[in-house]
Amino acid sequence: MTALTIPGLDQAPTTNERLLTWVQEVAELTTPDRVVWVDGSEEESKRINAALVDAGTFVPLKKKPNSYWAASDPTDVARVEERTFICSVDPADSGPTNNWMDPAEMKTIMTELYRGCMRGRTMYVIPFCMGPLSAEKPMLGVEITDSEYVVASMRIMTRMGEKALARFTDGADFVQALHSVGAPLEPGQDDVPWPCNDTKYITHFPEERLIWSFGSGYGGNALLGKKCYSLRIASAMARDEGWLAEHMLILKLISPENKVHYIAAAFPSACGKTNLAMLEPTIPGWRVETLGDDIAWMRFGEDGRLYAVNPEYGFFGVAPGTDYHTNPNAMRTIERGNSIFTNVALTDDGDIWWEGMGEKPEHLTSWKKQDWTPASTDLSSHPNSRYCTPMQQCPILAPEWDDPKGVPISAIFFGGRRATTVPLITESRDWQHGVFMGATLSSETTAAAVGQVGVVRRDPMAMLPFIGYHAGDYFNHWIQLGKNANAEKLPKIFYVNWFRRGEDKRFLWPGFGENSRVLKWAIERLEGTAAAEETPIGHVPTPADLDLSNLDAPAEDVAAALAFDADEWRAELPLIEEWFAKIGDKLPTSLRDEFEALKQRLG
Ligand SMILES: Nc1nc2c(ncn2[C@@H]2O[C@H](COP(=O)(O)OP(=O)(O)OP(=O)(O)O)[C@@H](O)[C@H]2O)c(=O)[nH]1
Ligand SMILES: O=C([O-])CC(=O)C(=O)O
Ligand SMILES: [Mn+2]
Repeated sequence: MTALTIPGLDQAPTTNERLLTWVQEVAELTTPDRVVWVDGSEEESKRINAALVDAGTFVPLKKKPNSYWAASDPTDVARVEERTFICSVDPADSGPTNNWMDPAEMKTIMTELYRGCMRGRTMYVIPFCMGPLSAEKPMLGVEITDSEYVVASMRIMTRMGEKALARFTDGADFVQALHSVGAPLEPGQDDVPWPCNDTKYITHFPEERLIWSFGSGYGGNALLGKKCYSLRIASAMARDEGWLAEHMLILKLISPENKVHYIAAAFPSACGKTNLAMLEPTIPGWRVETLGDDIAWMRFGEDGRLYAVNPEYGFFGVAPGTDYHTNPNAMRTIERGNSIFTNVALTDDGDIWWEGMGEKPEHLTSWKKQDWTPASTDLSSHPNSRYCTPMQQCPILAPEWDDPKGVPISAIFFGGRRATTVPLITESRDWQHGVFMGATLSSETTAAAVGQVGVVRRDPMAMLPFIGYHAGDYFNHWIQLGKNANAEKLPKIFYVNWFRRGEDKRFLWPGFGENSRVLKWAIERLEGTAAAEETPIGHVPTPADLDLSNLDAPAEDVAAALAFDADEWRAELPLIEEWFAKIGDKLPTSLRDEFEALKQRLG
């Protein structure tokens, strides 16, 4: 069969030459049975969802409108960092924290994997836009995929279809993102509910702004607008163009006096971004509105301030632990329907359930599609199970969420999951010190990536798996942006840790809505109205400096959560040394200086 006879290929609703040529090439290589140009309409969405139900990928939920339960192949549940590559021309541009392969060599390998890989399937062409469609220079992309699950998810997570294609002028530039589950069907062969391949590649060619993904259907590996484009490729663009693409939530904090501050916060995967972004303050009079829960693109405005835009259109949130007590706004968002739930449990009456959502039902179908009862020793839901839901359903969405100008950031939080050492909050002395805090950020690994959970590793700016170039160059980029900016107008940087534990492993700080007390202190520091103690690691509040009124937590625990412990920090020094040695020659001298100064202060 030649490409020209593939039904649908000639139905292109565009005259963009680069797009037409690329689609033709991919169709010839992957030989799908048909090509569909995705328009993003309601009618198309119904058709895709119905096909997913037919295939057994989706089970419609009786208790939530237009919502579906999906269970993945049990081997395809998270990002695969070992199989993720930055194929820059020069290996030195990929650096010590990424996997690298020569781009030509990688293309040879993957071209053979892609050859005929869409046989028996439909090839979908999804035009999409990351960030507001009304942007002067919209950030366009096209994902080609053979997965209906990806089409349905991209519809929630991105501005896609006709409305995005309308911004593809003839010469418009866009990121090419090719995805296949890598499971061709022979004539007469039955499909499985979650096609995927044991061989997986999540590959980026930063110079060409190109993404090739093969073998996985899981979110972070397959929804290529998210981590692949908006972080790995966009971080390389941002380096070249003088802005920042970061793994950060964006929230709006409103004081009782109606003063507004915007805060961006970077925590590693499954370390609390979505929860903080949607927080319900426990302190009277304070309010939070949400702008984004995972990614922030930040550029300097004409007034010299740093403005953040969320490139996404939906939330792809960790399900376990989410309920009306911890994150009521996420619950209200998914209650409105139009959502996909992957690898959670299914209740007998057609609803979803996961660990942390109140009382255990008497019977469930687990994410492994097995009977589950409270007596079961297995978890009902995978720890990295996810809900995928439209942002616009969030009841506390900030009205300016779609403004292409973005919002001016007053404070940046870096945070990790550390059982010891790192206090609840520490304020940096200045930008360079804040960048040092970010560059040495550490966190225990979570189920969001395949691999061992609970191991402390350095996760700079919560970007370890997402920096699309050399980490040393990335640190330098952060330092330089600060140097070139008006220091008065730069956001103030803080280091937070909601996850410090007591001897019996209990969390010392109640977290969630109570984190509003920490936000309030940070804002008062900006305004010069809150006190702090100067310590070798930065400015740390004492319990008296925080608003703890009506806090239901033992005073000793709060004190322990806030404590600076010099011995624990001395134990941290060799780990930072080792990390900086790994970065090598490209480590900015200013960060080396910060490290030496910290050592001095710790004695
Ligand atoms: N103890 C404690 N747990 C928290 C807090 N905030 C979030 N968590 C838990 O941390 C886990 C991950 O939280 P999320 O907010 O989904 O994390 P995320 O950073 O958005 O994760 P990704 O979507 O993977 O990037 C969930 O199980 C939460 O219940 C907190 O303040 N304290
Ligand atoms: O990308 C994903 O699969 C989910 C996510 O937000 C993360 O891991 O940070
Ligand atoms: Mn994330």
